Amino acid sequence: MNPDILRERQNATFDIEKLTNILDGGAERTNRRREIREVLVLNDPDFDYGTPTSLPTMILKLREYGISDPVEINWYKSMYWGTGREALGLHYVMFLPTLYTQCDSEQFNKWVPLIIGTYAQTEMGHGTHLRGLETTATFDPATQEFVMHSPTVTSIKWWPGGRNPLFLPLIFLSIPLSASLFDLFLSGFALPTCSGIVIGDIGPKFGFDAVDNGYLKLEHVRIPRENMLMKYAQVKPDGSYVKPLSSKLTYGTMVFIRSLIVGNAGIVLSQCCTIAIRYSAVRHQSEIRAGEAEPQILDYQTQQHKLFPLLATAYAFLFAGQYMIDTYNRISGDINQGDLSEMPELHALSAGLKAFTTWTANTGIEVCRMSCGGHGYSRSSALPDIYVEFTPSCTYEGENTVMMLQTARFLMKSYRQVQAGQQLSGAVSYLNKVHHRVMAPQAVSSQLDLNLNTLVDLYEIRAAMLVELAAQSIQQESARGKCQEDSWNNSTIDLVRASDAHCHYMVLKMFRDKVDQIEDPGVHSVMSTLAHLYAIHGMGNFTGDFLQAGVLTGAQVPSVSKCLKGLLAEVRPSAVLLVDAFDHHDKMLNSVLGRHDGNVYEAMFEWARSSPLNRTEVHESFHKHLKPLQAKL
Ligand SMILES: CC(C)(COP(=O)(O)OP(=O)(O)OC[C@H]1O[C@@H](n2cnc3c(N)ncnc32)[C@H](O)[C@@H]1OP(=O)(O)O)[C@@H](O)C(=O)NCCC(=O)NCCSC(=O)/C=C/CC(=O)O
Ligand SMILES: Cc1cc2nc3c(=O)[nH]c(=O)nc-3n(C[C@H](O)[C@H](O)[C@H](O)COP(=O)(O)OP(=O)(O)OC[C@H]3O[C@@H](n4cnc5c(N)ncnc54)[C@H](O)[C@@H]3O)c2cc1C
Repeated sequence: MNPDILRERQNATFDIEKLTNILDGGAERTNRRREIREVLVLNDPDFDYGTPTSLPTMILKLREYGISDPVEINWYKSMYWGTGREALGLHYVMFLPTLYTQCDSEQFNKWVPLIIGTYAQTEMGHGTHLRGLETTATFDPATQEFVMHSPTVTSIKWWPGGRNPLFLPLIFLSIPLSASLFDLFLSGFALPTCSGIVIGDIGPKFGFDAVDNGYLKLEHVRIPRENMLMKYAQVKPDGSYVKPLSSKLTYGTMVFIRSLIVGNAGIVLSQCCTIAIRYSAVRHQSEIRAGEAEPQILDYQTQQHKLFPLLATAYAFLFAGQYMIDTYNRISGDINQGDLSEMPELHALSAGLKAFTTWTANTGIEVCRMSCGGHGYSRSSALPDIYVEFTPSCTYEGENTVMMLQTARFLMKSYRQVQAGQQLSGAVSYLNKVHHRVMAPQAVSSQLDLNLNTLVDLYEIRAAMLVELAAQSIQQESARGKCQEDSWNNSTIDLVRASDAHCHYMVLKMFRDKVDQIEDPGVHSVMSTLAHLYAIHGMGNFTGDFLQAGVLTGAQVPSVSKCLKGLLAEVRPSAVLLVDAFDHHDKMLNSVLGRHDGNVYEAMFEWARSSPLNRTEVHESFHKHLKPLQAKL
């Protein structure tokens, strides 16, 4: 083991295993996760890491091992595929959940065990605006079929992931049967026998290469009436239409995947922090004091400033992900029972946190890559591949700006309810005080109060202020004679800013609440330091907001920076231990820089030597191209 990394692991001030257990949701979950990883994947003779693993093998293995719990399936898959994207991930995260939530019982029993499918909602002309989808579904009572048709070039289904050119069970959304409704159809096309279908691949992408994203053009294709997913809405044989309790129930799968993405952003950021911080512990470069040995780059304050706030953010997002999934499970359970009362809040929370966490993680991955210098740009670091696979999450499953505006819609509605004298509950209950809170400079002490609870309050006041400013912008636009829609559009910068601040407050609050639950003193102390760092770093990035909200004075601004530097120094001794607690296996990270043993250089040389380009001492291209050319000179 590299001596630097060995030294970093001495004198731990907290029990790493206990922190890993907290991340997993308990010691038993940690043990089960490791059993799946070590026994069922790494020690499986059928599993040969590094060769393209086959999906059928994985599916048969899941059945052989009786793994059906979604979290355990995810543990198995993440070990099986590493940091790469799996070919049919969409089957698990969109196709199956849609069948689970939108099929009636007969359809469920008929289809769920049998098929692998994709989710074809987006069209060439519309991905965000679902009410603009153009694919039509026309019911023919005479034949009890729907006639599916792509009337325009922009209505061609575009992007469905995992589109298998041979067999295409798919769920797609089509033109509403009435103004605001969409219906999901399951249609298994066995291609050669099905005329009227034009299918293909949309071509090379920025990345996401394991997934073949396709297109599908329908020319009056007929499918049985029974293929409409009829849990919430039905078309009867006579063509009559039974409306769902809410037209937004059809959007349920997107809410589910957005809820999952929050935690995934934390996982991806934790992977990158593991790579960059371990590498920064073994990389020596330049000098701090002339004539002395080159220091570990992790001892540079700027390197700590790049990486430690991201380390804190990774923990924050992992805890936010746990909260989001718990909230999703609770509210979707109520929805299943017909209680839709919290559906708007679930949508607003999942949409905002999906955007907030993916935007932050997306930037963070690049900071981690660049903090590793040239070797960060090598594929051996795994960081370029992680970035390329993660970055589309800012676009798909709800384009981030649009998602932030959906959250803003909920915040404005809540603000209007407070103005009308209503008492709010839930995530927006802080708006109840917005009227009674004096927005003038708060009587804050000359010394910045660093208590975590105080910091949460300051973020709450910041969010409330920005919600009020956005509402006032809309009111001012209306007062200038703008219609409601234009008043909204002319305030969308403020609305996104308000949603971002709301999400930032929510994430810090979840982090603080999680820290409060930690009983082990050592783990509590180090997590409290990280939560402080997360809060103070955000205050440094958005100082203007806190000044404008009157919760920070100009005289206190220097103490924010001073406090930040102190927290970076406080985290330094525990940095490697904190990434060890994420418990990412070398085989899954697949990063020469992020190895647990820190033996980066030896591994990098081996990695380079194993390149196909180095199979022969002299590359064949010399003999094929250069030597003949030289002979002619
Ligand atoms: C942007 C959306 C949400 C707009 O939907 P729309 O029907 O136009 O609603 P409005 O904006 O007019 O709002 C009306 C009303 O409905 C509420 N609402 C909207 N969505 C939901 C929801 N999911 N749950 C509950 N309530 C909802 C909204 O809050 C309003 O309520 P009011 O009380 O304020 O009136 C919609 O068009 C949308 O979701 N667009 C994004 C499409 C998307 O996510 N596509 C993903 C395709 S699959 C994919 O990307 C796969 C990627 C690969 C992979 O994941 O591997
Ligand atoms: C890798 C990848 C995989 C995908 N897989 C699938 C799949 O399997 N199945 C599927 O159905 N789809 C899939 N998609 C499509 C994806 O869901 C859409 O691309 C996404 O929903 C964004 O929609 P859009 O492309 O129409 O972007 P647009 O909405 O056209 O976005 C373009 C710009 O317009 C802005 N904009 C749009 N509306 C508003 C508004 N109301 N207010 C302010 N600004 C606005 C956006 O902020 C953005 O800046 C995939 C996409 C990618 C990149």
